[in-house]
Amino acid sequence: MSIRIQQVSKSFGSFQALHPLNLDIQDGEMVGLLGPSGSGKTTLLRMIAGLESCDTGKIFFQDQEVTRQHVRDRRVGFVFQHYALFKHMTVAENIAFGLDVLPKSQRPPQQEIQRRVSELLERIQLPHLAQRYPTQLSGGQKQRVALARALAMQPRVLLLDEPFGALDAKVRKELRRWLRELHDELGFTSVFVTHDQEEALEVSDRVVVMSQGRIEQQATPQELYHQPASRFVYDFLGQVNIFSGQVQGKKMSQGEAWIELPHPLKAEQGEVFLRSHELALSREPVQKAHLPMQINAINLIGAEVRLELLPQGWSSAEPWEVAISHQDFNSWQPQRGDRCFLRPLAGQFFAAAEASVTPAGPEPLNWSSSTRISLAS
Ligand SMILES: Nc1ncnc2c1ncn2[C@@H]1O[C@H](COP(=O)(O)OP(=O)(O)OP(=O)(O)O)[C@@H](O)[C@H]1O
Repeated sequence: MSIRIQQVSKSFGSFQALHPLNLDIQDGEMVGLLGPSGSGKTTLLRMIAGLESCDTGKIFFQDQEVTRQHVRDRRVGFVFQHYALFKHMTVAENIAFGLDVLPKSQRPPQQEIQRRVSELLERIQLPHLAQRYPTQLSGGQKQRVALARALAMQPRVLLLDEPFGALDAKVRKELRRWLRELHDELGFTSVFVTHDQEEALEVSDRVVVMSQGRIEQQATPQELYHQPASRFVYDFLGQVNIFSGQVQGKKMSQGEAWIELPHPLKAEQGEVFLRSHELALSREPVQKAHLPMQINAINLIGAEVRLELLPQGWSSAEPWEVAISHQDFNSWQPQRGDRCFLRPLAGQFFAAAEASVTPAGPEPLNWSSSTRISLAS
């Protein structure tokens, strides 16, 4: 079931939660709505569901307009972060609930309901817990049951609002992979809300990044990561190091630090955004860049070693972070307080809109377009 959202907007009193926006979701697609708290993700999801009315605009499911259709007629399934399973009902009864309460004319025969429940219990890999009550389940198991309960109605569209938000990191990771598999196998259309970048990039076919009631960018995870359209998106997708300075042809400088750019830039002032793995680290000064740093903290946990660095002789609003392999770390054995130098490998330049030194903030539209640069030596 495809979904078309046309010029849809929403205000609560004088507050505009959603500015008119357009979004097309393909049949069978899994779309992640990603954005900080208050950006309008849940409002948009609730409008698709029919739980919230539209002030302006139209919503279509396939070719059928559903803008004013009641939630129960839209055939959407929901899973929320804190899905209230009925405590006095067993797992099997919870899954069957939606079917059991259908009007007699629409209700499948008991045998068919039982068959569907058994099949769903298999799918959520919990057939052995069919007779348990919700209080006897873990958080992850409860969310699986919530999902099965939504799927029992054979929805055309599945809407999920931070479905795994309350679970610990490991269970969360497991469940999102499992959800993706289920989505692929059953072929429904899914829209889910998250503020977790990793979650959105890992499972979505397409990610819609929202900020202040607007869509900042919609793209595949790969496009979003490699071609963020704005400072906001770049910044939101993970830790980013920002070098701001004056540009003179091929050189960009600030205090004692400078970077030689791969090609001259027209802007006089701007910022280079660099991710933690887009920088090379050296103990000695290097050519093509002078970014002196002092190691402030070392984090060994994870696939890479993360070093937190403080600029020396120049400034940055935030400490910088650089990732190196455990192998490099072991051969170098850097200590807290050691000096080192950085060399950019790749990054993105954002020109200042005017001759202003305002740091990048969550107002990307105030800035001029960005120029992708490759800083490989
Ligand atoms: N019923 C309501 N009445 C008044 N304001 C509301 C209502 N629902 C949402 N808002 C406001 O609209 C804005 C968007 O809210 P929404 O819940 O859509 O954001 P969100 O991106 O889902 O945030 P979160 O990640 O925190 O859930 C917020 O500023 C919120 O306070």
